[in-house]
Amino acid sequence: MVNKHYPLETRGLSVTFNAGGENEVVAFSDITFTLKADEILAIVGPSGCGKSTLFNVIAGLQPATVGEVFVNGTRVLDAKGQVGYMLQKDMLLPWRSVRENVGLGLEIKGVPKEERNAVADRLIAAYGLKGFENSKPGTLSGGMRQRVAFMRTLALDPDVILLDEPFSALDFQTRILLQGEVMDIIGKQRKSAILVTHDIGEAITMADRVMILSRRPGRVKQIVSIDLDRDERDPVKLRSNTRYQEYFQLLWSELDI
Ligand SMILES: Nc1ncnc2c1ncn2[C@@H]1O[C@H](COP(=O)(O)OP(=O)(O)OP(=O)(O)O)[C@@H](O)[C@H]1O
Repeated sequence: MVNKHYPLETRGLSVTFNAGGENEVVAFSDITFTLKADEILAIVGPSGCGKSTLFNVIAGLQPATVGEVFVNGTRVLDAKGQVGYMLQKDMLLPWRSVRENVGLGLEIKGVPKEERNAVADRLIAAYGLKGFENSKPGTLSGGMRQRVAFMRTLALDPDVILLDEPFSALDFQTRILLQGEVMDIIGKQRKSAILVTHDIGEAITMADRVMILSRRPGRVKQIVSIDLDRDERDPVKLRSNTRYQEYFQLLWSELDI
């Protein structure tokens, strides 16, 4: 029986590229985990262990060779609109305004212009870009563009948000600012999220649990609960917190780098 309680659940996921061929690659194998309601789960692992491929499978962009992904108890391919994702590259359309970019997913869904503009303007105002509704992405900073990309994800009101290294192209200050903002928005909007990251510090700062994958073929090595309150997760103060340092050492020693 599938537990409908979980926003997202994977069962025995494996992906093999070129199966049976000379260039067969098992990207990851037998990955089973649950994402709980209102939780941020981070996935970390050595380069090439299959994180991006796993992300694509969880997002329903690519089928697993073996196993299933369920979103609120429904197979992910039948759960359109319940999973939103945001990538490292913001993928904004340069010829469209901020408002039109935020409303893009709604437009694809066939939501009328007035309605989608209202949703876009509400998000733009709520998340600090009021006055930039008609600006083109090329005139914005990297951090502002990622904010727009995040609003575009939120506009569809998905239950589960997938974040694939969303801050890695940003400078350090913007990155820590956005980590806090995105964490707060996910918390306030009562979403659940999966964060794929190379950055252990980011995983500890943002996640309730961190799933460590082994070297390729990626398998779940360990899932570590990060027992820190929101007010302890200030990215600057956190660095000098001894518990942060302990988590960092634990995760670092478990990563097969
Ligand atoms: N389309 C494909 N065809 C064949 N092999 C592939 C394909 N896509 C990925 N792979 C291989 O699968 C393995 C996992 O790749 P993936 O990009 O998912 O890893 P990753 O953990 O995200 O890597 P990184 O941390 O470096 O971004 C790699 O060995 C990669 O070469």
